[in-house]
Amino acid sequence: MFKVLVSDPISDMGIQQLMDASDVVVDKKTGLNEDELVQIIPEYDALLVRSQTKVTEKIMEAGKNLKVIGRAGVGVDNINLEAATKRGIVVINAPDGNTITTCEHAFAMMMALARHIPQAYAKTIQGTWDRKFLGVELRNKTLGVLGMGRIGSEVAKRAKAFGMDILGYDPFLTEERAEKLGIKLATVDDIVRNADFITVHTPLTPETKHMISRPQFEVMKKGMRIINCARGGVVDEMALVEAIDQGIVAGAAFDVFEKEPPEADHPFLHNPKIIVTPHLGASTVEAQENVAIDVSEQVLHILRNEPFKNAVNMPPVAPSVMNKLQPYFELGEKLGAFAAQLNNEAVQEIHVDYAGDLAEVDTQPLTRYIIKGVLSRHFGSDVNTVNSLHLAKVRDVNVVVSQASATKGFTNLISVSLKTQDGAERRVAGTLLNGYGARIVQIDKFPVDIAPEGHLIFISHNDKPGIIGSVGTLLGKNDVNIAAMQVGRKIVGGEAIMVLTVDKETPKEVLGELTKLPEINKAQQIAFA
Ligand SMILES: NC(=O)c1ccc[n+]([C@@H]2O[C@H](COP(=O)([O-])OP(=O)(O)OC[C@H]3O[C@@H](n4cnc5c(N)ncnc54)[C@H](O)[C@@H]3O)[C@@H](O)[C@H]2O)c1
Ligand SMILES: O=C(O)CC[C@@H](O)C(=O)O
Repeated sequence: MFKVLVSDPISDMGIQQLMDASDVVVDKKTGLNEDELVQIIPEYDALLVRSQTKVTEKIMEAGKNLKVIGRAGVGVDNINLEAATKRGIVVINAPDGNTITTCEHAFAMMMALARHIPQAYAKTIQGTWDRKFLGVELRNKTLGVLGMGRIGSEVAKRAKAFGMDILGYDPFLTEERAEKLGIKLATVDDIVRNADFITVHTPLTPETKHMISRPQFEVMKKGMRIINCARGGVVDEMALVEAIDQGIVAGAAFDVFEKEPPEADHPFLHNPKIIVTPHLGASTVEAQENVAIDVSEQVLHILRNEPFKNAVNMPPVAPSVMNKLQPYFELGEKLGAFAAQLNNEAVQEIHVDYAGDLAEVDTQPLTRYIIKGVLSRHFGSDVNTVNSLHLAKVRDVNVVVSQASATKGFTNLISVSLKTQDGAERRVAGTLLNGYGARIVQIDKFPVDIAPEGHLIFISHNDKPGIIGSVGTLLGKNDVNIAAMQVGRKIVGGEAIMVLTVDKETPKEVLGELTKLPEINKAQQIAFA
């Protein structure tokens, strides 16, 4: 049974599928501080949060069973991603579910700003009939959109309907896409100099932090207005207050703050030209349901070891590519495990070669499985597909991937070679055979045909008559039953290998006795989990 902890208020309707799942128990415990979470987290397999819970390294350290952290929303700045990756915890978000809602909030803020709605409302309900609030139209105004991703693009579409001219900047915005959206591709400088309204829709990164600050405010049009429903810190708060005081900025609308919640004496809370909301961008019934449904679905997939999407600490993979790769995951992991068990020395380089059907797809997800297989020998369950590449890197294991080498007649072929620090190289290759499933088809230079399952004994020996008999007799005497056997050699009387599939683990002493038989050079156990 999987245990899921929901530590922020998340839509019940959205997490219904988790609550209905027969293999999942959901506990809702909101408002806990770090120490309280550290106390209870060890029993949970998954943690679901919005933005309130700060998922720190300390919490993950304590979360020994934690496999996934689901963020019901877009921004994952409340989750220590590096710590999660290090521990092999998948972090997923729900990137699409609140796009429209947040766009509408930004638009509502822009309109409220243009027409002083919050200020007028406050006066009116205090009993003052103040008709001095003079607004501006949006029509024919220039809107600068910084960050033309999901939300920025939706804002631009709506602004067009309001008759605004739109300047957009995003490092990934092409002329072609700008044209399609009916906006003008601009630079940040164009935007700050020419916009009547600026709205920011970027994540907070070292590059975007204070991307609007004193130098930008200094060149802005007098009377411009600015909106931030993205992340606190994209606009420099103190520089904004100064620009308002200098009469450069006529008004600002902020949903997000550099520190949330802001202190009671934060200047935004006492400036009549600044309107604020408490990070409500994503707070609609629809968005909260959407993000909770999306995240619950993926959490279930991860817990059940099924393919999933929206991982933040793993690169995205198109579903079509994932469908193609998925049948190879088990084979890949087993090839890695096989190669690792053939080696006794520390691995310095893992070379993976993909050929045939696999030569033209992005095989990175599959590589993660192979590296997991290799590293599992030493890291056990601490390694998974999230952290396998990271672990290889921090352990100075060079991972080299090549594609499109010879298929040797197979429609697909994965070869895994391990170079060890003594200069030795061991190679295992496998394929998925139509109707037969996964097969190991090559070990070092020897062709074989082995199902990578259960317990194997790998023997290297000299090709002499009688060896098979002596091995069979010794194993029989020790109650080790042989289910299948493969021998491989390149030349008669030369180096040879024997791979036996046996019914159970072979005791170490028996392997020792095998190596003492004449002409046997080595006997190793290979097991698949
Ligand atoms: N207020 C809220 O409640 C709320 C709700 C949802 C999302 N958000 C925030 O809104 C922001 C946008 O969300 P989204 O879903 O549109 O994300 P997105 O990833 O679709 O878009 C972000 C865009 O910013 C662009 N970008 C990155 N660096 C940039 C730079 N230096 N200059 C210009 N553009 C840059 C990216 O290329 C990307 O296209 C995020 O910060 C997200 O966390 C806030
Ligand atoms: O959970 C929230 O309400 C915040 C959502 C928003 O900031 C996001 O990044 O998705």
